[in-house]
Amino acid sequence: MTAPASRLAGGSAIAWLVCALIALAQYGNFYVYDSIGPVADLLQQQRGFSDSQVGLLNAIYSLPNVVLILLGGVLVDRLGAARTTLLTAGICLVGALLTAFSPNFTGMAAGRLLYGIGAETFSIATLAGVAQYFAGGTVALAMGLTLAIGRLGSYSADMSPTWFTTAYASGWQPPLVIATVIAATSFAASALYWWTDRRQRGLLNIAPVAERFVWRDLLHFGRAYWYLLGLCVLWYSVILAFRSTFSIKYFQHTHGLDLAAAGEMNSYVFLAAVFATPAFGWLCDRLQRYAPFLALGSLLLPIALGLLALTHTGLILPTVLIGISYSLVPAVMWPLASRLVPPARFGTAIGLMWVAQNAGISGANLVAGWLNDRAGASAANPAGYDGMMLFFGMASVAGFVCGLLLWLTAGRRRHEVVQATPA
Ligand SMILES: C[C@H](NC(=O)[C@@H](N)CCCCN)C(=O)O
Repeated sequence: MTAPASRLAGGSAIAWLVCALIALAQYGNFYVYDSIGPVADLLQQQRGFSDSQVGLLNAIYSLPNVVLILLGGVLVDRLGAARTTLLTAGICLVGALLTAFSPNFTGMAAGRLLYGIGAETFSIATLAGVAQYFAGGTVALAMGLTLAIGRLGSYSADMSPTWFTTAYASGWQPPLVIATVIAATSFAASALYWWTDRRQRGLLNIAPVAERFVWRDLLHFGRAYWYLLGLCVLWYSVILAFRSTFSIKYFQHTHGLDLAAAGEMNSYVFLAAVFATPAFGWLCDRLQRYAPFLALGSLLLPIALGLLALTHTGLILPTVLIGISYSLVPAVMWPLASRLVPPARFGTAIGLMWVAQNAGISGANLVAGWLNDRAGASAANPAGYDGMMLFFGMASVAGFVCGLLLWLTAGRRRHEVVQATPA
């Protein structure tokens, strides 16, 4: 990492100010990521986009990161967290502008591509930024809190059809213009964070210390790390392709909800995560147990999908289960990663996980869109969504198996309390 963290963490008022600015920047970033789902139906009706095209608008976010996120991690190490946050927030803003104002699908896709290039490196930079200012006891809480405010951004995107009825009534474009304004707020918060960080470093006379990236070390992680990576890929692929791309449409077409009601139902998952993510993080820190909670969180996802696809229990129970899973897994995954790999290789470990994760998310969006198109999924043919649900169900079961193997491999209390020991 780039900073002598203990010195930066010294001023706790500054640390919390940095945490608040990073959280605000994340809010905007997550809002833009989730701004496609609510306009998916409008894009189909008004611009004639197919499900594959809608899926591509989110898949293309992840596609470049299959390679670029490793470079992103190196960039964070070399440029520093604050500078990288500012740079990538700027790229995201340009991407959001392009998405909202492009006259055709290609332009919109180019906007989402650019946004994706910026956003993933932005996420690593913000994690690194929080880690620098909260080295020691409260890092999990601080990470949980910034993630929670990010989830509030996702929640707001899902609620936007209810909050901005006039914008949605005017078509697909005004909601995306709103997303662009929110991306500009994220950029402003990133600029303030960068300025605060620069001033702080000036006062303490700290220069960033870049760490050398060693290609040879890339694959040298213990077995538990690879199970964690498998779970990360499978769980995020399902939850993001379902929740951020297809679930609103799925609720509309298979449960007869209108757009606002479907968005609202989807938003409860994010709302739960706002409160539950830091709470679960705090709980796991107190109990010093991580892997069992991770296995439990990953089990709830296939159960919820099964309830949705195979029963008539309605949407409430599956939404509650997905909400718990969506809060529990990220709250535990990143602190557990920091316990399974040495601190000096944490950035590489996350970069590698996100390379595979982005490939998975991208693939899941494309496969789900293709399955829906092939089966002619629509309001008139809700059974056309069966293939997508089966695909998501199987992938989430495989994710749970990874969670279970992780628990068996490195889930013993003695593994989890020893910080930064290779598995
Ligand atoms: C912190 C974590 N983020 C990721 O895993 C990103 N690589 C992908 C998230 C895309 C949606 N913002 C998370 O959000 O839990």
